[in-house]
Parts: sequence; structure tokens; C-alpha cells
Amino acid sequence: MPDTPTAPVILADEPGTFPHSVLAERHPAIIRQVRDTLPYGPGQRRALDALLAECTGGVIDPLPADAHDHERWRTWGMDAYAGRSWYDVPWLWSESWFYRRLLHAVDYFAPGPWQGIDPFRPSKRAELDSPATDEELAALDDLAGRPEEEQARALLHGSLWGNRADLGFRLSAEGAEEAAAVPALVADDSERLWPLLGAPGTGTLCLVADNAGRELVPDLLLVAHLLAHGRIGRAVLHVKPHPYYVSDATTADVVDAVRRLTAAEGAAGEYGRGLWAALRDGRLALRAHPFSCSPLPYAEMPDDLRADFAAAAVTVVKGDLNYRRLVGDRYWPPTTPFAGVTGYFPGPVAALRTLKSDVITGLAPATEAALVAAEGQRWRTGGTHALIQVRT
Ligand SMILES: O=P(O)(O)OC[C@@]1(O)O[C@H](CO)[C@@H](O)[C@@H]1O
Repeated sequence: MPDTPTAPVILADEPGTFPHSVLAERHPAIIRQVRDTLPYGPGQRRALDALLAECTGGVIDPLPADAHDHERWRTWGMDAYAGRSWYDVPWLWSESWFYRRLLHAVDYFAPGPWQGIDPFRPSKRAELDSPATDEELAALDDLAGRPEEEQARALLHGSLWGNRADLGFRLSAEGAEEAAAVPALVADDSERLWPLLGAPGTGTLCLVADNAGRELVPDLLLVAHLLAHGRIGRAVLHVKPHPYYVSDATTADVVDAVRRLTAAEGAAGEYGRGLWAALRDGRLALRAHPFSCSPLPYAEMPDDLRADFAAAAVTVVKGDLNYRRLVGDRYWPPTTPFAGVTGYFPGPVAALRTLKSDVITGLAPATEAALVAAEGQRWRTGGTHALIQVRT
């Protein structure tokens, strides 16, 4: 691994910064949204109110000793951070902790009637059922007659820009989606990705999914296309084992998305039936590893997950949060080489991400200078720029 100097870990302790606004504004908005969209009983509403007070002004209070994942969270740093302000621990950690505590408040893990009920399901379903999704699926028919290579490129870009549709992000950046009408890639290594996905392919693609709905649908379309055209032999789709970051995809969301596709007309329906068959015969496998909801960077991944990625021809890592975990949630100088910070990854890795937080690596000096000249630092968090970075 090239010798990469380290950089300061991002905390949320500075008012006026993006991480601080996530803890001080976005998390309270998410609690209010959850409280309003499902008819939770008095106990759950009290717990949500207590969480609101704790996450904005209180300290980290460990999970109850009988929580199923108490031991896991201890190894992930819970004891070390107990008693400290949410703002004073790594931002990556406190955000992840927020979602775990939210699930506790709504009895997601508690035996009883609310066990396994996704608090974010109403917003995920609304997005999947929206006319915008219909339009995107209908547009596939125009693509169907094009040369295969052109289709593959279009689907890769669909998967990349699908990351702009992020329900949690919309709570605090209304309008970002519309503002980004012109795709603006700040780094594009896609020419190094295609040889890893070249026909006749027998290799495995690992795709580490991010959001459900309008991101997961194009991710699945890309996988369906690569399988159907023999560019890969098999795909492994990593999803979250439980609801996370509002819109992150779980197995239930994959099932919803595949059913949505199979019910569609034309090319979308064909892709849907291909995915259904691939799930049934094992060419498309799902993983929901606990580490996918961990508050730690991928550099600290456990051995079984490492082995999964090591066996892939390439691992494609989707979205902003996965990028933060891939390169480390640090204030890297933007020109820090991507290959250096991902040198630990056990095989070729590609990041497909729209930029929604401060972390960035691998920019050419001229690109950084042009972005700063045009936008100050807004390009880092506005969701209007994207990147494709590859380390072979
Ligand atoms: O991973 P995703 O869905 O692309 O984005 C997740 C996100 O919306 O949440 C975090 C702030 O809460 C940021 O990392 C990012 O803006």
C-alpha cells in the first residue's frame, strides 16, 4: 500500500459545518418524520421524544444490556464513547448510532407487534411507486435497441446518478436534485472499470448497495444487464440488515424493487424477470452483513466480509456514506490519491458516488481549483457532482 499520510477524523462539533447540521437539524427532522408517518403508540412516541432530547443536547447512553447486539456495539466503540456528547465523537459513529437508537425507540428489535416494521417504509414505497420511477422505466425501451456497450454505459450512469435520489438527503437539501440537471463528474475512471466487466465474464461482481427506490432500481438494472450479456457470471448484492440512513436498501426493499420491475411493461419487465430468475438460481445472491450497518470504516472490516470482496472480480461501492467508509471519514486533502486510501481493500474496487459530504480524494489539482473557483466549498456537499473512481 502506498504510504498515505493520515488526515483529521471528521467530528460534528463545529457549528456551521455540514456534520454539525446533520446532528442538530437533520436528525431531529427525521425523528419528526418518523413520528408523523406511522401511528406509533404512546411508549414509542415517548421514546422518540427522549431520543430527540438526547441526540441534540445529551450524551451517549449505551444500549440496554439485553440488546441483541450489545456485545457487537461494545466492540464497535460504545463503551469508549458512553457519557460523551454526540458531537464530540467521530461523525461517522454518531450518525450510525442515531439510526440504531431510533430503531430501539420504535421497538424494531423488540419481540412484539412492531418488530421488524421499517420506520422508513412509507417514504421508500412512495418513491418506488412514484410517476418518476414509471418514467425512468419506460425510458429503458428506447435504450433497448442500442448497441450493448452503449446500453451498459447508460446503465452505469443511471446507477451513479441514482445516488442523487436519497430521501435522508432531501430533508436538508431540498432542490439539490433539480439543481444538478447537468451531470458533472469530478473524476471518471470508468475506462478502467469496463475491462473488469468485460464479456465473456465468468467473474463475480460485488455491489455494495446504498439507497432503495430510485437508486436501487438502476443498480438492479445494471446487474441484470451485466448478467444477461455475459459480462459477469454472478453478482453479490450487499444490502443493510436493518433500516438505516432513512433510505438505505434492505432485503425487503430489493424484493419490492424486483417485484416493481417484473410488473412493468417492456424492457423493464424483461430485466425484472431476469433478476427474479437470477435470484432463484443463485446467479444473484444477497448479503446483509452486520458490518454493513457498522459505524466503522471498511479498513476495519471482519475477515468473512473481506473474503467476500476478495473473491470478486470487482466490488462496486455505491453512495456517499459507503465512500466515507471506504476512504475513511477524514478531511483528506482532495488530491490525496484514491489508490492510496483504498490500498487495504482486498481486490479491485470502484466507487460510484454523488458528493454529499466533505470527504473527497483523488481529484486532479486543476479540477479542485476549478470547483473552488466556481463554488467555494459547496460542491462537496450539494449533491450536484459525482465521481467514478477505480482502484485495480
Ligand atoms: O450514502 P448516501 O445515501 O449517498 O448519502 C448519505 C447522506 O445523505 O447522509 C450523510 C449525512 O447524513 C452524508 O454522508 C450523505 O449526505
